[in-house]
Amino acid sequence: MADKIGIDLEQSRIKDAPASMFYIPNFITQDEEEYILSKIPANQWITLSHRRLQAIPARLTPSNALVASSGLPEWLLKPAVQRIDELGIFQDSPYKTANHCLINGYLPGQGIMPHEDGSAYHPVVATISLSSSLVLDVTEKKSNDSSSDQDDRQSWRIFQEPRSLLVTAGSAYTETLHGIAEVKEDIDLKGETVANWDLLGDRERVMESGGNNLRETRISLTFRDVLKVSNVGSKIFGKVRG
Ligand SMILES: O=C(O)CCC(=O)C(=O)O
Ligand SMILES: [Fe+2]
Repeated sequence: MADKIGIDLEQSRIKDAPASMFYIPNFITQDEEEYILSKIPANQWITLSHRRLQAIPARLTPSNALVASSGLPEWLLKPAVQRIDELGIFQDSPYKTANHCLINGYLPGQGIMPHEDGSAYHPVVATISLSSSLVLDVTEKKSNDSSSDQDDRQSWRIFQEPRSLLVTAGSAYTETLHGIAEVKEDIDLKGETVANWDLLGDRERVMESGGNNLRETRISLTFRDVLKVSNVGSKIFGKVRG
């Protein structure tokens, strides 16, 4: 794996998308992908109707605070968070790094409703995709202009390959919704329909499949910096668990 310190993030900007989104294919190696997959705790999934989920080191409290007795575990820090930090994307965040990771698991046909990630976090999210490719749909928030019935919101399709990194920051974080359609196959993938087409690691694969992507189980690691952090967990629970 090339040394990521030299990466010029600007070259990875998705030009045909709201500012600021960046896509880096092969951000981690296959060995690193397998290592991370082997470390995801098998018994900590929360099963939702359309995906499964786990929050590391902990779920946020109802007031959006991160209360935990430990930080992110070593298997998420190295290589993932360390390499993300080298990009400088968290340099203006309060903790200067990601302190939280939501892991999502999707079977083919599963997805996530359009939503925004909101104000619990510094407005940067770094997503590493594992195991399978899929399309993330990014849409302008609904305009307040109720005089028009027409839904003329702009939208963009971002194709996320396994081992890639997607960074969402700036107005892409604050002014858009993102979601994943509940389909088993993404279709009509080509330069005209995929915003990050020119940045993809393996366009050939998509073209050989006639512009279709049959989904398999896909895992995403979504790293963020939670604004409100308290480590009272260690006091409440007595012992700090390693
Ligand atoms: O799985 C993804 O890439 C998106 C997940 C997501 O939107 C979230 O965790 O807030
Ligand atoms: Fe999200």
